[in-house]
Amino acid sequence: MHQLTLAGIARALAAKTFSAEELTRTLLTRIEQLDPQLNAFVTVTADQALEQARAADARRAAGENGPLLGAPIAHKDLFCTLGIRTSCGSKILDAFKAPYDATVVQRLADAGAVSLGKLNMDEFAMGSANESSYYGPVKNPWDLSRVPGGSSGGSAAAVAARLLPAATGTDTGGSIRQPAALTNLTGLKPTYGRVSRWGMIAYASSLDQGGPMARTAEDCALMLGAMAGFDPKDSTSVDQPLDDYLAALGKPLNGLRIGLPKEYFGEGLDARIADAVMAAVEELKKLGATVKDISLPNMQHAIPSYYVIAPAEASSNLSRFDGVRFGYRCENPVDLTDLYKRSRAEGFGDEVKRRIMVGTYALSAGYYDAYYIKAQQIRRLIKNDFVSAFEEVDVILGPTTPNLAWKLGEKNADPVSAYLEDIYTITANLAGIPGLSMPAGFVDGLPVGVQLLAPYFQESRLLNVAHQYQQVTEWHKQAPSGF
Ligand SMILES: NC(=O)C[C@H](N)C(=O)O
Repeated sequence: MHQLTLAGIARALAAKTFSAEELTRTLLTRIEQLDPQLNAFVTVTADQALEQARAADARRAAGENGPLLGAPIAHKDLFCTLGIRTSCGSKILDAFKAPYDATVVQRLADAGAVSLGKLNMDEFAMGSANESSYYGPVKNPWDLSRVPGGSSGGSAAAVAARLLPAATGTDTGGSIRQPAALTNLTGLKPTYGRVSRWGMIAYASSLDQGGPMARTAEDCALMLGAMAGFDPKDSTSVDQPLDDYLAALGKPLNGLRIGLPKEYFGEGLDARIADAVMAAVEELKKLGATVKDISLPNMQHAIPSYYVIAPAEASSNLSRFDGVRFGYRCENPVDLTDLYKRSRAEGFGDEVKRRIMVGTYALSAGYYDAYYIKAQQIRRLIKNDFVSAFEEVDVILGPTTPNLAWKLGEKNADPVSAYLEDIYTITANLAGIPGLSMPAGFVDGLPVGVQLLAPYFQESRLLNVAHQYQQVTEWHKQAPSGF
């Protein structure tokens, strides 16, 4: 049962091969037995899951038959869930129970999905290894001595280890695509504004976007169909009709124009990853795609620009965690300043503090123009690079990450070495375009991801290309041994 994809589960539930309650019990048992090795869950909501599963079975008995009715999922622990801890991977929110459901949580619940719990993540989504969580690091099921990527590392590990068929994630600079690449999943970051941010704890509001993580493109299409859409509660939500993501999957790739940016294949890329990416290009050519070399000349400025903008926005967003209104409060403060200072000093971890300091500095008088404004100007250049590239090609293809999953602790002494892992993913966030990572092979038993980028609101094109590729390849079907 646990090997089934969401689409397979939908068929089995419709055929009454098993009930949603039976499936939920099976997965809860797997989580209990296997998650101690991975640390993917912060909170397992067994009682609520069984209740939702029984309700889904009742809806089905009454004649309903939606594709997610009874489908087991779980949420990254920054989506607010009514009455359930929403920690954001931080001590400061360890005791925080959200007073409402995020729009994404609500929409998936309305579609009949069964939430098994809340998934571990880097603290406030800051990281690429899932090692900055207050709840400890998440392990990669492909090699338990390695990181699963971050910040949606719990979502990635749980889905890769077959504890769940799909999960929600969020992506500010690669946090869906990079862990998907490192754990052999398909993960989609939608266009900025496609999925509501309401009830998602903010990290960098102009970059944050929720999206699906699953084993196949088809399952991502199923999830996105439920997650996406206009939400008047999110002022940056875009009021534009949704594509039929499932219907788009079947389109043949004849004539698809793929752009290969030379900047994505330069210095710093593991040559074995480059080989796997080029092998994927050959497969796509066999399916009728044509290939063109292109250039995204401002890519080299993406990391410095992102690591000014994201911390700047974070320093502002995280000012609300002051020991008064939300979360952790220090013991016996002597006065208000002491309360603020110690609650924040004791509640936030090192990486969060580092970014708050960087961001506060970048926004301070005298430095604002030199750093923040400059970074925003670079952001526009990066966006322009994509807009002109997409005049010539339909999708852009390259590696998702420059390296394979690294050893736990390996990059902790040098935060910049971890920031560099985001080199291929953060441009999509800066520009706001959609991006997808899909499994494309293995090196030394570790998964390699290929990234596809498309113009604004072309999620269906990304899912279509990935789905067609997955019809002729077996990479996405490989499971880590022991799971
Ligand atoms: N949140 C993300 O998308 C991950 C990125 N590595 C960051 O730390 O900002």
